[in-house]
Order: sequence, then C-alpha cells, then structure tokens
Amino acid sequence: MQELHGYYIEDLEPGMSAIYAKTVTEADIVMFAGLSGDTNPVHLNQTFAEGTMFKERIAHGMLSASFISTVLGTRLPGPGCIYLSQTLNFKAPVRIGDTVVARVTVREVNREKKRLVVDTVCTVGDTQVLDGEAKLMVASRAKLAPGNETAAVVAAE
Ligand SMILES: C/C=C/C(=O)SCCNC(=O)CCNC(=O)[C@H](O)C(C)(C)COP(=O)(O)OP(=O)(O)OC[C@H]1O[C@@H](n2cnc3c(N)ncnc32)[C@H](O)[C@@H]1OP(=O)(O)O
Repeated sequence: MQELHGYYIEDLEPGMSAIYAKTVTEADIVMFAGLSGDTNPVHLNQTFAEGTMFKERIAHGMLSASFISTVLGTRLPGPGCIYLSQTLNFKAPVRIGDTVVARVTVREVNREKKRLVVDTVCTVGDTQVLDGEAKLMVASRAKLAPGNETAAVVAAE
C-alpha cells in the first residue's frame, strides 16, 4: 500500500478483512439527522420511539451503513477506491451507546476488470445488525505512470 493510496487490485486476495468500530452516541444520531435531513421520529423523539417495537430511539440504518464506507474508503481497499454498488439488510436495531463493528471481507477479485466484490457486515456484540455486499473499482498498479502512484485514483477505463 502507498502512503496516500489504498491497496491496488494486484494486492488484493479473497479473505482479506478490515474493520472500523464506533460507539453510536445521541450526538451522532442528531448530527446524522441534520446532515441527511432524515428527521424520522424513531431516531429523534423519545416519546414516539417508546411507542414502537424497539421501545427507545434507534440509529438511522444508513448511519451504520456509513461505517462500511469508512472501512472501504480508508482501510480496505482504502483511499482512491470507487464505490459501485452496495446491498443492505438491516437485521437488528442499533441503540444509543451500542458499539458497531463494521467488517469488510474480500470475496472476489477481478484483476482484468479491476473490480472487487466484498462482504459487508456490521455487528453489535454477537448480533449481526446489518449485512450486504459491495462492489468497487480499484486502481491497477500496472496502469499507473511511473512517479504518479500517489496521485492516481483509478486509471481511465
Ligand atoms: C427510513 C429509515 C429508517 C431507519 O433507518 S430505521 C433503522 C434501521 N432499521 C432497523 O434498525 C431494523 C432492524 N431490523 C430488525 O430489527 C428486524 O429485522 C425486525 C425486528 C424489523 C424484524 O425481525 P424479525 O422479527 O426477525 O422479522 P420477522 O418478521 O419475524 O421475519 C420475517 C422474515 O423476514 C426476514 N427478515 C427480517 N428482517 C429482515 C431484513 N432486515 N432483511 C432481510 N430479511 C429480513 C426474516 O429472516 C424472516 O425470514 P424467514 O421467514 O424466511 O425466516
């Protein structure tokens, strides 16, 4: 891995894995509501939330999903990768104070097409709260001009 660049497609193998862990605070939920505009009362209104099946406020599903993007964009494959698609199943709620562990595991590497398929899972303790699959475009070292390794994002297709 280069200092400013994530893994190149040639460096990736099935089974490689990376995580990001974050304890979700009330402030995170309020800030996410503000930046996304999603003010659903299941996230923000305690009285409303007490009347739901969850009995308390829960985090936005997309907040947990954003931790997957964190792993992808900063760790595996890392800086410079391009998100192509993501499936998401929200399987259990994330509550204020829960520590979400987002894990990305490489499933398929297509070096010719510079495509990567990864399994994406978020857990709280032993409970899977989210799972899915992501596809990414990852730069090839072979396509880089000499001396341009750190600046290149993904060589033109
Ligand atoms: C607009 C944005 C709003 C938000 O962001 S809200 C926050 C994000 N969402 C959540 O936090 C919801 C988390 N999910 C859950 O808590 C659970 O999910 C539910 C309580 C909603 C349902 O769970 P269960 O009681 O197991 O569901 P069942 O009705 O008994 O299951 C019926 C079938 O549906 C499958 N299933 C349930 N949830 C999901 C899912 N999220 N994705 C895919 N499949 C699901 C099960 O497995 C089962 O299937 P089979 O009958 O074949 O066994």
